[in-house]
Amino acid sequence: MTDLNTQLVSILNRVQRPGSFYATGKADLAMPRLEVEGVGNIALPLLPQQISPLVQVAEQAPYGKGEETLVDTTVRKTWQIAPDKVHISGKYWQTMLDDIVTQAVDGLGVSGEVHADLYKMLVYDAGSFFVNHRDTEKADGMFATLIVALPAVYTGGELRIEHAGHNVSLNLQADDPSEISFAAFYADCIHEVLPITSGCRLVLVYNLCRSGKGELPQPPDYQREQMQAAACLKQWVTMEHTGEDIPLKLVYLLEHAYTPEGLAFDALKNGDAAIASVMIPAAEQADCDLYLALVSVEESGYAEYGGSYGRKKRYWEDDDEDDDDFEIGEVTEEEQYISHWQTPQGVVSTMGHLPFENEELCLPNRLYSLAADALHFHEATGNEGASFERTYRRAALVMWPRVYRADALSVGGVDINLDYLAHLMADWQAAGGASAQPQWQEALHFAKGVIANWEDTGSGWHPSLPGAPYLSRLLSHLLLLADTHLIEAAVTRIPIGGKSYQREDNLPLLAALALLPDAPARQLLATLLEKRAADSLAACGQLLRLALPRYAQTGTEPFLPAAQALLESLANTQPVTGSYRSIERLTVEQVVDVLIAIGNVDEGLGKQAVVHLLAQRQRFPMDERLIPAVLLAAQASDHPPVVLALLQQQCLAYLESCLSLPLAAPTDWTREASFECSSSSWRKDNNADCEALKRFMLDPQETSWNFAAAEDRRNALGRIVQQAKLDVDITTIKSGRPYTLRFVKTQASYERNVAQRQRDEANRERLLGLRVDG
Ligand SMILES: O=C(O)CCC(=O)C(=O)O
Ligand SMILES: [Fe+2]
Repeated sequence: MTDLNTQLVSILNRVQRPGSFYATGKADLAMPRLEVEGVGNIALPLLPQQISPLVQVAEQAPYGKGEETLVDTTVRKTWQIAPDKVHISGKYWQTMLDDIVTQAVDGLGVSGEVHADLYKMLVYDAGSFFVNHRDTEKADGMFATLIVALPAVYTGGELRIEHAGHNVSLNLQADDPSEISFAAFYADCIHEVLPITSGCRLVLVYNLCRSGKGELPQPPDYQREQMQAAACLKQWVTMEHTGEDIPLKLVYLLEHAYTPEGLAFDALKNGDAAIASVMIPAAEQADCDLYLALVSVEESGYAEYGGSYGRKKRYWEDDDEDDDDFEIGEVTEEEQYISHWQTPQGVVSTMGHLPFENEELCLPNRLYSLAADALHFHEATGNEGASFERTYRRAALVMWPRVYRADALSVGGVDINLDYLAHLMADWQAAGGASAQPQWQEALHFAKGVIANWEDTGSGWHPSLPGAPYLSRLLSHLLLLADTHLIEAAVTRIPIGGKSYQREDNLPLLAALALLPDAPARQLLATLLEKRAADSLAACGQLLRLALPRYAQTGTEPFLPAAQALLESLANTQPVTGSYRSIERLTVEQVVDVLIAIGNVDEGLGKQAVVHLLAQRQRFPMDERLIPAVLLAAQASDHPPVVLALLQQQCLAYLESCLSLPLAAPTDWTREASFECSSSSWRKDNNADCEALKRFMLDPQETSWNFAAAEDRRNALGRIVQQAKLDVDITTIKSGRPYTLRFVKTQASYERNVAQRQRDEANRERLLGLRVDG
């Protein structure tokens, strides 16, 4: 632990008296007998028809004003029944009440003996409420009020409690009829009950009294600790964040266990709630961000079959934690991260996983002091040994200086940073979205850090991966922030200096660059293209094509090296060195982009591009790429006529040569049989079968052949037919043993040639009909 961690821990250790100004919770309810004099037995949950009998025996709750006791229904409107008229019995009632008192007393942070005396029952029918007030001490030793809400159905009626600037609003209606909710608060807290909007709220009000003598317990006051914690954080904020030993964030592990669903600032238990009540204002005063989050450590490794040789357990492992058959062996992998973020305002953040360092933890031992949340063993399979996975989880307060936000988040990668930037942008928009607002400054400052800390994440640039559009996401924000320095920095650092760049980034990129003066924008574009043409041919082709109308008005010269780089990339038939991908495939649209871009920069380079396109038949097939590309490019208003005319001519020449080949239907039944029959892996009879097939194919008279043989021999011939695309149909005749494979000759290849001939003729018509030279 660093000095800072130690300091903070020692300050927060003095928040010794856990507890808050209020406590709330639930207890299991075993149905008691509740009798009210003049009404009789009361059903729980309360029945609607019992509301009015209850109101009838009750009196308007009065309120004390100086010496007088007044009834004023504008100040309060609720019905009270004196304690001597209320009789509660049942085997479990007292135990449950004891449980509630224990929880309440713990929550208030009080030690020593405490008893609860019934003070009154309150009936709130629709329209009832109780305005802000403080409870007067009604009995010796009374220090707090306890409200036990009996099961009843109602809406509204929240109990609001206030103390030293802190507020809570509690709904005491238990969702489950077998549970009962309670709230307790120190006597000097101001509180109120909001109007009941429907149904009836039925509560028992108790005085919580200290049994012994001495000073009465007081609500906690951590002013001093709060100031010290703030001072400690301020000192951190002003430190130069360059030294290795200054933590980027502090992670204060909380004491109690919480599930991801149950994690919330206002659901923190006892001591944790007290720590949060100190740290929230302290962080605010020191300009630090503060989050409640979950800290996880995921371990995996080898498992061993349990045995007497078992090693010594680590101190945090429970004895009953292990499966009977397995023991945890060596931990080989460990991942630790923070997730499930929420702000003190209760806003749940979509921010992803952020790794942490052990040096950033306060009270690190707490991480392993609960049993693992999940432990799974896997049996040994095949050549893999038995293994295990185990997760430790803890709730924590996570904080960092606001000015070093970007540094704190940079370890989480681009994704989490962009999440955070989006969040700041939303804050700014919500505040009106004008530049020079503090929120604009904040987003701008953060974006600067994101750019400086940008690490290429691997995905997002690989054309065959569904890349996360990281650069686009950033640019869309920069466009709104409209800061030219930032845009320049982003383009220089990311697509030029790094890897993140893909075709989808082009439009946001051009929109962002349009905010810069033309000269530097042109320079950035030219550099980007030159740099990335080798690994992002299609993307660069489109970018150059889209950029030319604006940036080449005074000449295409600045883009010559870029066009040259694109040409080289097009000519390159090997995968780019140092990258794991195969050679880039281009769609028709992308071929057009590249051709038009290069051709518009320089005609000579464009002509060379045509040559390279024609030379790579596999990569750029005539029918699927080049001819459609000519047709598509001809429709574009920006096509380079001479270059396109060249490609058009070349395609036409190719078609002419195809069309000049003779095409006639076969005159007899001789069919193509260019396949080898001497594979060494074949059995003898396979070779003989193959020769027989060949004889059948070459025979001018035979139209069909029946081949009766075992399955493997039939299959061997079937495969030849498929691979060599022979002009035969085959069917299996499943009568007699062995089955018979029947071969019937067809004109399939002739028909294919006819179809190709029709396509070639149609394409020739289309190409001849094009006027590409303007
Ligand atoms: O009904 C409640 O929850 C509060 C009652 C109260 O404040 C009182 O009786 O003084
Ligand atoms: Fe009260």
